Amino acid sequence: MAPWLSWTLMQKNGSWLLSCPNSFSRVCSRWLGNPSSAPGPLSAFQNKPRPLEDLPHISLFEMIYRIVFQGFYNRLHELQIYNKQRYGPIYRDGQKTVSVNTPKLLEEVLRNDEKFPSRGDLSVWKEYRDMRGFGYGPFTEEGEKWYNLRVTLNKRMLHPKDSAQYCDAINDVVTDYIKRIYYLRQCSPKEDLVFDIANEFYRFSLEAIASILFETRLGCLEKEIPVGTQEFIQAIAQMFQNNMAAFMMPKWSRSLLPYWRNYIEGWEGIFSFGKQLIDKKLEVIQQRVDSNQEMEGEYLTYLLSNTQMSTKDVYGSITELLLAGMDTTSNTLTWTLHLLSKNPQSQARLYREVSTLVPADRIPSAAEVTRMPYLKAVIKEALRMYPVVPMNARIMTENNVAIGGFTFPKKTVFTLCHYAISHDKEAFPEPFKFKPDRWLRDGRKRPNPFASIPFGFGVRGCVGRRIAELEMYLVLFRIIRHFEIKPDLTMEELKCINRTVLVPDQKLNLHFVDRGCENAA
Ligand code: HEM
Repeated sequence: MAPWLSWTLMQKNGSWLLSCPNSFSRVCSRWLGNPSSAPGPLSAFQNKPRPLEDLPHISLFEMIYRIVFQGFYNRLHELQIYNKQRYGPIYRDGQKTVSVNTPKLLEEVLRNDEKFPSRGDLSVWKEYRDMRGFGYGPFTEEGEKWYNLRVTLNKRMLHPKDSAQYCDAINDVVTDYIKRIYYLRQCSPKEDLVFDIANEFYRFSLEAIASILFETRLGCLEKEIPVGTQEFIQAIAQMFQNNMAAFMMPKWSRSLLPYWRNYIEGWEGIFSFGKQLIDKKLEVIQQRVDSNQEMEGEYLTYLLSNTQMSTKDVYGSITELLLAGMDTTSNTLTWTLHLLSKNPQSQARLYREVSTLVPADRIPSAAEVTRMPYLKAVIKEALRMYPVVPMNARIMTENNVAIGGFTFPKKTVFTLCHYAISHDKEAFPEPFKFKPDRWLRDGRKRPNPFASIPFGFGVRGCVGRRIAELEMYLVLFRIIRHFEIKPDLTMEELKCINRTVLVPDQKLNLHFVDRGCENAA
């Protein structure tokens, strides 16, 4: 999912980079080194809108210099912080693109969300489907059609009680995951190291989301992944590898260079796998209808049998939900274990919570994990420090909009700098420190609700939020109950890079020291 968001932004930035006639215009240095004097949410003492010329402006030349020559290319999240210090809380970085980087301004933008909020055009994601006659999903659809789609998809997904229905399915996957961790440890020289945990979480996330969406297991956690599943995983990788080129390169280059063929082949593999599973389910449903049997099942059965959605739209939506549910949860879990391995006191506190609130021989229920304040605080803090979607966007298509005392014409693109915002010193003192306690409701002052919104906001916010949270709580609970997580001291310091989602810059290995709870479920 996150790749889409960032690519939308890259595309926007890319297009103005190519087209902005004033790109070489002045670099506004009025606020250099003095962000406090920069324009910001100062509307309180502003009676009249401020002229847009007052906004700091980053030139094309400077953007290229930072990204290419200063190496911010894969550290765009750090560039947000750099630009905040240099230009202040709101600045223009294109003719129609405006970046905001404080909780207050973010709130102003999002409170102006229109009835059908838009993040921008994703036509490249639609082309394969147009060629093959598949529908769009919640990510690619826009306007009223998007709205109607969300009304359907939100049911059975958006509310915590909806996601609780999937608890048993997720717990089955978690059980297999814990078995796999035991197996992987055995394979390491000292029998407690797991190599490349991000890859293991990727398998877990794919297995979990597929078990909900397709109501079937894919075998990602088996020793040998089944051939069809392996091909599907490769197709996803192939599509993402060529995604950037597909967005950035001019159309005429598609027949000359291999990226477009590879990109389309990737989509082909993704859709043919999904279609096969959906068609199989359709057959089962048809048989049940023919023999007047009750319809039982989970998400796919609901979409296919209880809604007005056409099969072609089901193909489109299920594929998007599947793609959205993998990198996001897997990377968040990777960062969470990394942070816990480096913060043994927090880990010990989490262990106390998980080992006291549910008897050791019992697998926790959705209701139990969602009542665990520290478990939830740990995930929230990991998402604050590593918001898996580090930037997002909104385009107000209908009306002009007033933000930070300026009035922007309609169709202005707002870049929401979530990484800079969730590292705002005022909102989160010591922002680079892992402090889950910030999130506890124990009488302390609560953080500004807009300072960390990793799942987005409003009606266009993440549809999979409750499922993602449940998956992460259930698997983290079981991991911590079974193992003490310790860092691999032979590794260099782990840094974060922006590969459209925030990922570690190297493979993360971790020690899983068995806590020896013999009867632990
Ligand atoms: C840690 C896990 C996840 C994070 C941090 C995350 C984050 C996000 C964010 C920031 C957005 C954009 C919201 C906005 O523009 O306001 C989004 C949208 C979306 N997410 Fe997630 N997500 C996660 C997991 C999932 C899962 C598991 C699914 C599928 C079950 C999913 C499906 C979607 C879809 C379909 C959209 C597009 C919604 C729309 O445009 O209407 N996400 N997500």
